[in-house]
Amino acid sequence: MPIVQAAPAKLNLALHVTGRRADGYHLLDSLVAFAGMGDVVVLEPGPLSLRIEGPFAAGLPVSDDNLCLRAARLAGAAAAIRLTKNLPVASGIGGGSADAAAVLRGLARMGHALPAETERLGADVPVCLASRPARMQGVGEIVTPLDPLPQVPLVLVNPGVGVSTPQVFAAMERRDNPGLPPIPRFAGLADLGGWLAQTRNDLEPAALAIAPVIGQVLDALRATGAAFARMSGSGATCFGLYDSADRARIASSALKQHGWWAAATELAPPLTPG
Ligand SMILES: C[C@@](CO)(OP(=O)(O)O)[C@H](O)COP(=O)(O)OP(=O)(O)OC[C@H]1O[C@@H](n2ccc(N)nc2=O)[C@H](O)[C@@H]1O
Ligand SMILES: Nc1ncnc2c1ncn2[C@@H]1O[C@H](COP(=O)(O)OP(=O)(O)O)[C@@H](O)[C@H]1O
Repeated sequence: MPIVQAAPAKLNLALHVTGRRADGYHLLDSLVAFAGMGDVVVLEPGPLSLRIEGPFAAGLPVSDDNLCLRAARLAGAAAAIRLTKNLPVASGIGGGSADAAAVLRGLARMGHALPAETERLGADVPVCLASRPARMQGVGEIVTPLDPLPQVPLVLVNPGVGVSTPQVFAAMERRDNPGLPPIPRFAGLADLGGWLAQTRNDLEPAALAIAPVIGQVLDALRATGAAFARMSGSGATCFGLYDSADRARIASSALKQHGWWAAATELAPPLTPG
């Protein structure tokens, strides 16, 4: 029986950069959530192999360093992997990390132990393994699960420019910013939006300087009535939070008129195991 694993898009609802380690990696303090959409990974018994299909398959050649294959190798396991690539590549919503985590979860269901130090695959892999709302700290390896977030309607928008994560970190002006304020339990959009307004994505100014179209995406999200809009991760994908699913759907259609990728979804409940 094939094993099907969702690989939901990761969102850095808030992302503070609080320092830099001697090895050049940055210390982060981030409220991470997952969307109700993402890639899909299917595993079947067999020698290690990878097939990629789906809307963004063309942007991701099948190569040995694909994070799905690297994850299986780190787990010391073999499987025939089929990846449906629904998320834009190199876009700040952790597609590669979500795929790697989904492969590791699938392999665990096939009886393979989870490897240690999954952050070696990518800083976002530990939080994507949890795939539930969490505070992410350190360089990504410290993951503290949080209470579920309200299932707020959400639109993801990507203008089609790939942004290099190391380039964005390198372009930052300040690396010693304050951490997140205390994270309360959120009842709905109003208090989540209120809390987010006190926080930042410290990578946004650097990403905007590299890809000014991100500023147009944020303006366009706000023009469609988003109660809150921000860039995720190192960009270029931005998200908007809406007070109704209808408003999110209408906004998504309008944003596609710019020639951008857009998807209406919601903040997802935690993945159910199995
Ligand atoms: C910025 C974040 C925030 O969640 O998201 P994305 O934009 O990638 O989605 C992540 O920390 C990215 O995670 P990931 O994409 O897995 O990064 P990695 O492959 O581990 O690292 C790529 C490069 O980013 C820089 N990097 C990454 C993580 C970190 N804490 N400090 C860094 O300085 C390093 O230059 C590193 O070589
Ligand atoms: N399965 C995968 N999906 C996406 N990107 C992958 C994958 N495997 C390797 N990569 C590489 O990882 C890099 C980061 O991609 P991704 O995780 O989508 O972006 P981000 O880290 O900005 O959220 C890309 O440049 C891509 O070439």
